Amino acid sequence: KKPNEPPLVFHWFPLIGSTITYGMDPPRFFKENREKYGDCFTFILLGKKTTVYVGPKGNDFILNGKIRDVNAEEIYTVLTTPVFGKDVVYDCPNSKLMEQKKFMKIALTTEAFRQYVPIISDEVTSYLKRTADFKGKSGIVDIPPKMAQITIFTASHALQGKEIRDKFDEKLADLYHDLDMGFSPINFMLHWAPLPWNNRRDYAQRTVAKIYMDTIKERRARGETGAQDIMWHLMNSTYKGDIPVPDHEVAHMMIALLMAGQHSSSSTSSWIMLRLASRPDIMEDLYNEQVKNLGADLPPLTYEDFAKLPLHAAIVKETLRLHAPIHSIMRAVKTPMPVPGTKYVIPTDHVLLAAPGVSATDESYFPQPDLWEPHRWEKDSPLAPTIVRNVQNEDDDEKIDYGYGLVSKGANSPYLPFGAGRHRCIGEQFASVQLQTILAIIVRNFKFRNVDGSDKVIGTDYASLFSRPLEPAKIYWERRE
Ligand code: HEM
Ligand SMILES: N#Cc1ccc(COc2ccc(/C=C/c3ccc(C(F)(F)[C@](O)(Cn4cnnn4)c4ccc(F)cc4F)nc3)cc2)cc1
Repeated sequence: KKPNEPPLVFHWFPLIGSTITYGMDPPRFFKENREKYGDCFTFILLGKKTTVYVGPKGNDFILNGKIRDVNAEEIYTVLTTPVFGKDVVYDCPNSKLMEQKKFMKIALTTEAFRQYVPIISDEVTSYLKRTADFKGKSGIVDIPPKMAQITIFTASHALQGKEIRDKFDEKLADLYHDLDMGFSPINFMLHWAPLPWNNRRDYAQRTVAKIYMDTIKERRARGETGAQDIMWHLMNSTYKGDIPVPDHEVAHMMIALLMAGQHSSSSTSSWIMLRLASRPDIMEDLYNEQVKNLGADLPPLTYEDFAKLPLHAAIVKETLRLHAPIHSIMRAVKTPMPVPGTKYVIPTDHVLLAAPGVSATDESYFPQPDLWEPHRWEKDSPLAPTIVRNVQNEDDDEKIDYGYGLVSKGANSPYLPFGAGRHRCIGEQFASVQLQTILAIIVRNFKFRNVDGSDKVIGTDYASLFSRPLEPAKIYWERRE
């Protein structure tokens, strides 16, 4: 290894390097090598020198990297552009992505969330009524496929509008599945390969995009201004210089948002249900929180209700602390990058990898880090996160605007499930509303526990792009009378 580069993780084979050990269990790989080499080390991922830098300093170094030093689109475009379509997200200059994120955020307002809560509540309630798996008084159900169904209906109806949601009952679901098959880490390398699933992905992308563009034309013909959903906002946005967003870009952004929302929310909501089954006491606390703060008759949920349900919010926070859907955030290095406080200079043939989940399970920030304990987020809880007030944290509450709204300047927080900096998530608030609404409705209807009555939780499948529970993941449910 060269004197001013981070230590290289030992490996037997040149191309494979540490791909298999990393790919099988990234968090374990990060932890083991952090103990051996410290917070900053390099490993070989499919022939590519990949430099990991974990901990709050690493999160800041990579996620707040300057645009001339780090680049996201070079890494992600091979994976996302065949699925989303051209000219959007990572298939355009970063300045254009910043404008696209501004358009998307305009639609994700409190006013919109007020409409989304009853839409999501009704979708969940009617799904529970019609699905065969929740018939009768009690039973055993494999939960991830059910949560995938619930999230696609709630996200498509709220985010994409009624027309799109209703198309999911017929052919859109199958097309979505083919699109989804292209969204796998293997395609980081084999995106070009004429593999059967890549051909189905391409056909699905063109067909789904056409469904959106036909919907756009119908709405324009009708002069539709009703639902202030995302599609309406994108159709009526203009880039700098008053350039309207072309229809194909609206369609492709809609696909991107559908994929983002679906994978992150279905994984997170599955983990929430599996964790509740391992802690029936918490599920009772949630039910009691609703009865106490909303009234024993449990009126229909409104957006304002969630301000009175702190434990429901803590469930989402604690689940994302242990089960962040995106375990690795990657950037290409464009100019040699000196690592502050070390003699390392990261060369341009390296890829940077941030893993915010490592500090979220670090005992120096979270006492008993591997314990799923939502009450830890209440103030003066003995398990509360120890806020490390070291010097550079002082500018933490400073904000910066990359073109789509203010984001916190400091990325040296130990808890960043939504990323940080210019590429930070714009779906956090929508995801919170969606997840807490799904949670509140499920809590009203059922009690969960593990099939064997234990407090165990199933392992994680890291083979897909978003970490998610291994399947099948069965739980025992009984209907609350
Ligand atoms: C639990 C739910 C979610 C989690 C944990 C999550 C996580 C993340 C993370 C970690 C990033 C940063 C990626 C990077 O820096 O490379 C990100 C970016 C983003 N997310 Fe999310 N996300 C969630 C839900 C959503 C939803 C619902 C939407 C859309 C409605 C969405 C849209 C986006 C967009 C547009 C970006 C920006 C990508 C960029 O600027 O490069 N996300 N998300
Ligand atoms: N052999 C082997 C072998 C080797 C390695 C491995 C495992 O290696 C890795 C390495 C990296 C990664 C990265 C995850 C990653 C990054 C970007 C995106 C994204 F861009 F897609 C997203 O951020 C997603 N998103 C955002 N918010 N919600 N969703 C997004 C942005 C905007 C947008 F509009 C739509 C979007 F949906 N998605 C996922 C995953 C696995 C397994 C096996």
